[in-house]
Amino acid sequence: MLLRWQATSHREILKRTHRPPLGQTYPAFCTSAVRRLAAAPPTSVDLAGFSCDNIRNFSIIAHIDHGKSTLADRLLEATGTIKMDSKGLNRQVLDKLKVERERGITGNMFYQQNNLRYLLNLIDTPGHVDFSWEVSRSMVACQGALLLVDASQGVQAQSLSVFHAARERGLKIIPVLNKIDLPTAQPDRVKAQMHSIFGIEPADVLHISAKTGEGISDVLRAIVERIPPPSGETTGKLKAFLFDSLYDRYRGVISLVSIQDGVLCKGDRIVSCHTRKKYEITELGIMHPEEVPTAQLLPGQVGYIACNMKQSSEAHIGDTLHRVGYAVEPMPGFQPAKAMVFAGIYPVESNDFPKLEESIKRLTLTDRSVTIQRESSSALGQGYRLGFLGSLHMDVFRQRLEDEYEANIIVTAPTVPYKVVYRDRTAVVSNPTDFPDIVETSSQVREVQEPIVKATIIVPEEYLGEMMDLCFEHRAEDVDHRYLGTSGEASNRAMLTCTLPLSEIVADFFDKLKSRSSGFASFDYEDAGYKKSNLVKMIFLLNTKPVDALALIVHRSAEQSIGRMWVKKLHKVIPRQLFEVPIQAAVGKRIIARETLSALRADVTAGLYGGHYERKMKHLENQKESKRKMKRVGRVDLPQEAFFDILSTRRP
Ligand SMILES: Nc1nc2c(ncn2[C@@H]2O[C@H](COP(=O)(O)OP(=O)(O)OP(=O)(O)O)[C@@H](O)[C@H]2O)c(=O)[nH]1
Repeated sequence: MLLRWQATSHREILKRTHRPPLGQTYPAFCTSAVRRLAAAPPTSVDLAGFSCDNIRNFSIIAHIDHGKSTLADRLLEATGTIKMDSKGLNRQVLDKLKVERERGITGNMFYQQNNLRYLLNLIDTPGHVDFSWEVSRSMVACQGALLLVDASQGVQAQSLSVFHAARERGLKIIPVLNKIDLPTAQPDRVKAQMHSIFGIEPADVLHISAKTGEGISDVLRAIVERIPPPSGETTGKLKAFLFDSLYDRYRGVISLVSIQDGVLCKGDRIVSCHTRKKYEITELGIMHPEEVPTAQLLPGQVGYIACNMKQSSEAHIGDTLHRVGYAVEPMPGFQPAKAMVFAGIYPVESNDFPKLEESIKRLTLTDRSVTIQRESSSALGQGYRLGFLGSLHMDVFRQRLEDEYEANIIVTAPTVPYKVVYRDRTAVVSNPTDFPDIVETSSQVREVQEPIVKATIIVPEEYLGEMMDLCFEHRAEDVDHRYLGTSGEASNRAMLTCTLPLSEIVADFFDKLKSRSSGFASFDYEDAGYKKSNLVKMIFLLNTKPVDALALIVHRSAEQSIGRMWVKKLHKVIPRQLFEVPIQAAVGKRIIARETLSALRADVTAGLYGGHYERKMKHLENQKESKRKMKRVGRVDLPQEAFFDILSTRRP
């Protein structure tokens, strides 16, 4: 009975949205298409009855650790999407979802209110500062957002950036105060903060505890009542917005889409507006909370599609998909993900390169935002240069690579993409080896520009001075601050804003920020373009030979201190040789720092007993002469472990 009803509705939909191929009549086309749909795997969810009025698309936006995942779990449980076991939880499903949560979770829930059934689509976003661009793309698929703020910590740097991103996109914001069960919760104070920073009326703020479940029903009610339904025409041309993707070992890339217009069915042939590549939908459905196939996806609905995409890099976040032959205007603002932090990755043991290569390739299949390029270094051998969205992304990938590859890897110092403006062209350089030696080629290079970010730090007032010092040490400009509470209030919070070169925060900025604020500071940043800068390439020489893997791009004002610091570090880790080894840092032809590694002295007189003074002297003279020769031709063999030691201390 259901199948017949579905078939009728499919026929109606197909009539309105599809045109038969040339030479085929409409009834024949519809019959074959409906047969195709009926042959689809049995569906446990029927979405045909959900029109836009009964759909709400929303995301949860919050600063890290304010309880986004816990609230998502509660919503899935409260709507019966996750069936609870005797202990009140379905651990297996939650654990599986947690694995996917590295990049955020999307879940579709059914919810009944006033005898009406609603389909609530939670489009969760990665809670990671490096993915802020993807966060804003995910918001395109929503009409509302739950702004979650920890009632004990108050508004933090990322609460601010996600709030502004949601407001810019015109989303209805539902303010939610979480963790009200904590004895340290200060709901009134945090509501006053939210009023002064965001202009949110205290009466609109919901009080919840995602941990105990208190207030969850108010959240569900507010989603239905406050968030507007999506718009979209069943009869329109298919327009699907791709906002996320997962990788499945067997089915390839699974893309998460939001249907803006038209109807998407299994077997449909679609085109990517960005790549112009064509695909056929082999499966589609909703995330309930795992993938459940459905017959079709209607306007306003959010779901997954499998369409034989082999590589994650084919699924471009922000891309628009349409039916073959029915072009549509792409959704605005598409930009491919941009790698902003680059590093070389090498095996500690050179023989292990094939194994490392395989691990990198396997991992990048599932992480589309990593860019890869083969490179080789005379010091480290074969390796890869990888590009990441930010330094946290790099750390996550590095950890996954070490787990997958089951060995230590050498990661060179992270760099950012610099723009080198030559007389006749501009080149983007992310590898210090490719950076020109400005001193020698100044007639060729007009200027060098570096990427800049606008940073926001929120910190208790007493740490404000310390944070300002930290920012100035990292070449901050346009430093400004304001207080977030009423003045004189105990442990008031201050918000500091400034611009910083991106290269300054990919090193150890986060660690310093946390340690110098006793862990209280929160930090966020956004892209602020490029700015002219006085940068130089610093190389390190061992026994007068440059070591390519150690080259750095540094600001001229810091060349002395950085040069001195690194030669000292090298001096500590390089094993002593049979000859004296000068360790030098150089910018162009200028040596700016030097340490000397003294020679290991082999005891050439060990076999001589008694008073053979002349023979002793002869042996020592011979040794001196051979050392002089060795030094001239000698090559310092730097063990890979020494690189590992040096570079692991450079990590952010
Ligand atoms: N007491 C209390 N703890 C909570 C509540 N909600 C979340 N937590 C705890 O806060 C911590 C962070 O919660 P998560 O849900 O992982 O936070 P998140 O925002 O998803 O964190 P990220 O995934 O890192 O962004 C966990 O230890 C939770 O158990 C709450 O209502 N009350």
